[in-house]
Amino acid sequence: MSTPTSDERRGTKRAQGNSEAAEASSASSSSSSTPSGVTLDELRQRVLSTRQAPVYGHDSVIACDRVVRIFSAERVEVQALQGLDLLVGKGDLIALVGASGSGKSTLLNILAGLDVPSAGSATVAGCDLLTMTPKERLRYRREVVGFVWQQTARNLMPFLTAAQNVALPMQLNGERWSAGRAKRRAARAGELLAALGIADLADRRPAQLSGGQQQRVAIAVAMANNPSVVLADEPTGELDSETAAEIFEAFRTVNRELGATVVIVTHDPMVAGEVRRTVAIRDGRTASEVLRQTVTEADGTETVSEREYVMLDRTGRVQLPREFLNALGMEHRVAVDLAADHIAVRPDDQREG
Ligand SMILES: Nc1ncnc2c1ncn2[C@@H]1O[C@H](COP(=O)(O)OP(=O)(O)OP(=O)(O)O)[C@@H](O)[C@H]1O
Repeated sequence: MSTPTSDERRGTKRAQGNSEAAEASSASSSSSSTPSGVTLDELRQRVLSTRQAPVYGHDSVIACDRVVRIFSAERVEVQALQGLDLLVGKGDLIALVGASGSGKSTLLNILAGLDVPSAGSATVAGCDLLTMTPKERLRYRREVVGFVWQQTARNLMPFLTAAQNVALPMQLNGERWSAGRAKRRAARAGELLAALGIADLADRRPAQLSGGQQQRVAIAVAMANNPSVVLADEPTGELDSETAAEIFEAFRTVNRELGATVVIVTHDPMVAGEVRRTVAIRDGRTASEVLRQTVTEADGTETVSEREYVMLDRTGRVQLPREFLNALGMEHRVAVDLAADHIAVRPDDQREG
C-alpha cells in the first residue's frame, strides 16, 4: 500500500472537513443523517415511540413491578420480596410455587390487600395497592378480589348454611335490605353452588360437609361479589390427591365459565398438570415459569406439551436454574455467545485453576 503524499493527506482532510461541515449545516434538516447514519426523522420517531410505549402491565389484570417487601423483626430485616415482577392476564389461571420462605404468602397477602409493599408498584384490576385509602382498601377486598384460604374455618361461618355463607359477602356490600335484593342474593348463591356441583348441599352447615365440599363452598363464597381475581392460598393443603383434583377442577370452572382470573399458591407437586401456567418464586423474585399447552391432533388425540422459561426482569437479569449452574460450575462470571436469534451462556472458559 503506497503512503499518501502530503497533498493527498490535505485533500483527504479537506474532504472529511467538508463532510463534517455538511452534516453540521444540515443538522436542522429532518431528512439528513447523523454521524451514526440514522436520520433525524428516525431518531425523533424512536424518542416518540419510547414516550408512547404502553405502561408496564397495561393489559394485565395483575401487574407487579419490582415489588419489595421488607419485614423488620427484632432489629433484623427480612427481604421477603426482592423486586418481584409478575404479570397476569385477564382470564388466566396460574399457580405460584416455591420453597418454604420464598415469599409466596407475602405476595398473596399483598394482592389480597392485607399487606402493603415497601417499594415497587402493584396494581390489580386498575387498583393501586400502594396508594389505596382505607375505604378503597375495604371496597377492594369486598369487590375486586375473592379469597380461598387453606383453613376452612377462615373461609366459612360455622353457624351459617352453605347458601347463607355464599350470600353473606353480598350482604356486606352495604346495600340496604330489601326483599328483592335478598331474593337476588339467594338466587346468585344457588347459581354459584350449582356451577360448582354442590347445589344439593345448600342447606348444610360446614360441619356437615367434607373438606373438599367445604372448599367448593369457599370458592362459591369467593365468587359471590363477582370479583376480577380469585386468590387461593394452599386450597388443597388439607385434602387427599383425588379431592385436590376436584378442587382444581372447581377453580377451572370459575375461571372458564365465570370469567375470574385465578391465582393459586400451592406446594402441591401435581399442580403443574392442573393449570396452564405455573410460576416459580425463588428468594422473593419470580424465577421461572412452566407453560402447558394441550394440542388436539387432526385425529382427535390430545397431546400436552410443557415448556420451561426463566424470567427476564426489566433490567435484563435472568435467574438461571441453580441445579444447572452448580452442575456446570457456573459462578461469578459466565461466557456469553451472542447470535442473531439467541444468546448462549457457557461456563467461564478463562477461569484460572
Ligand atoms: N410478618 C413477618 N415478619 C417477619 N418476617 C416475615 C413475616 N412474614 C414473612 N416473613 C419472612 O419472609 C420470608 C417469606 O415468607 P413467606 O411466608 O412469604 O414465604 P412462603 O413462600 O409463603 O413460605 P411457606 O411456603 O412456608 O408458607 C420468610 O423468610 C419469612 O420468615
